[in-house]
Amino acid sequence: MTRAVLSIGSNLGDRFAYLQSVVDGLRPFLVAVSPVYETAAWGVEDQPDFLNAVVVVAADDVDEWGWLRRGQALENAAGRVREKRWGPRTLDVDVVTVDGVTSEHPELLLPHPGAHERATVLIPWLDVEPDAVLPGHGPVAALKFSSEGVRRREDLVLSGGVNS
Ligand SMILES: Nc1ncnc2c1ncn2[C@@H]1O[C@H](COP(=O)(O)OP(=O)(O)OP(=O)(O)O)[C@@H](O)[C@H]1O
Ligand SMILES: Nc1nc2c(c(=O)[nH]1)N=C(CO)CN2
Repeated sequence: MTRAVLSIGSNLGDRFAYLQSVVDGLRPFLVAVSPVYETAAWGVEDQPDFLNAVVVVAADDVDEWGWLRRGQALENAAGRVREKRWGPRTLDVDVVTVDGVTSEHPELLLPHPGAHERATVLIPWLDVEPDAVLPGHGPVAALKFSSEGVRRREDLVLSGGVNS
């Protein structure tokens, strides 16, 4: 059984529908789905706010590359156009961790190298896994990060999620 933590985000078009498309596309594998957050863009700040959430999935027969490919297929289905790094996108699916796996392959860095400092990943992850551990960084609850610009959207609940 491999278990993966995925960070999902959207800041173009029907943002919530794109996040829901990930939950729908991964339904057989769902372990947990976090609340949705409205988040100010980091990296390239001059772009629309994102919606972000975290999805935990598990399967017997999907390895880390399988999770990456499934995420990319969902990005493609959302009509994602690959433009500039950290730029606006209909859907982004990042593999944050896969249990027991580290990777230095540039197409699949694990754990994801930015995860430890991104409130947009860590806050929703803690919602669904308060005891989460990020390999190389320790317990997520002990990490120092700013939650400025990250606001829970109580009105948006992913179906299949923890609150539904
Ligand atoms: N853990 C990972 N999850 C998803 N993609 C990864 C991972 N590690 C490396 N990649 C590679 O990153 C590329 C996608 O980069 P993308 O344009 O989505 O980056 P970004 O989302 O703008 O920035 P960041 O990766 O810092 O969030 C893909 O080619 C993919 O193979
Ligand atoms: N708030 C927020 N900002 C971002 C995000 C994201 O998911 N949320 N993703 C990016 C590209 O990976 C760039 N900036």
